[in-house]
Amino acid sequence: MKIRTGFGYDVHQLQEGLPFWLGGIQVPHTHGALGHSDADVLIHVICDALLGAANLRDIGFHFPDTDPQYKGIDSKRLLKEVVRLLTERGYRISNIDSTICLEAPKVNPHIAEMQRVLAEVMGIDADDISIKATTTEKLGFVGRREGVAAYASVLISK
Ligand SMILES: Nc1ccn([C@@H]2O[C@H](COP(=O)(O)O)[C@@H](O)[C@H]2O)c(=O)n1
Ligand SMILES: C[C@@]1(CO)OP(=O)(O)OP(=O)(O)OC[C@H]1O
Repeated sequence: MKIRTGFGYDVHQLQEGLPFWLGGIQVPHTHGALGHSDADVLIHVICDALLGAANLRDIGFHFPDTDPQYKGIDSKRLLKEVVRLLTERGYRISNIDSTICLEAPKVNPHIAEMQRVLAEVMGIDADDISIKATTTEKLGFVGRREGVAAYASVLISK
């Protein structure tokens, strides 16, 4: 059996009045993430970690932010395509671990729903998707509430 790991990191700016898409759901908040797509930073790091594990470049390579077809796109559609790319190469996802860096709001109340939605998109068990969150103790761009960052690591096998 071939086992490979992958890692993803991404940042999006937060702006007042935008919808806040995170982990495939809309999180109620005064601010939302800015991007070419719906700017779902958690999905983007999962995509990058999966692509990295399969050595398939990164999200911007497959879905360029200069391409109008991805303007405002639901990142769940990008994740579905990434999973398809891995599946057609014979890979299955063993597990995903992730951390969202966000000063506010609290994401803990929303994690079960994110796991449910992402599991459905990827066709895996919710139990194989770990989502954690941390503030940065008011330090840096996350601490100043200017942005949201996320990290993910994955294990895939075939
Ligand atoms: N946006 C966030 C940030 C944190 N949490 C949860 O709160 C715990 C404490 O956060 P610290 O940054 O003070 O370590 C953290 O472990 C998370 O469980 C959250 O839900 N949403
Ligand atoms: C997802 C894509 C594509 O719409 O755009 P953004 O939402 O700007 O996200 P980012 O993580 O900066 O880069 C990947 C992009 O190509």
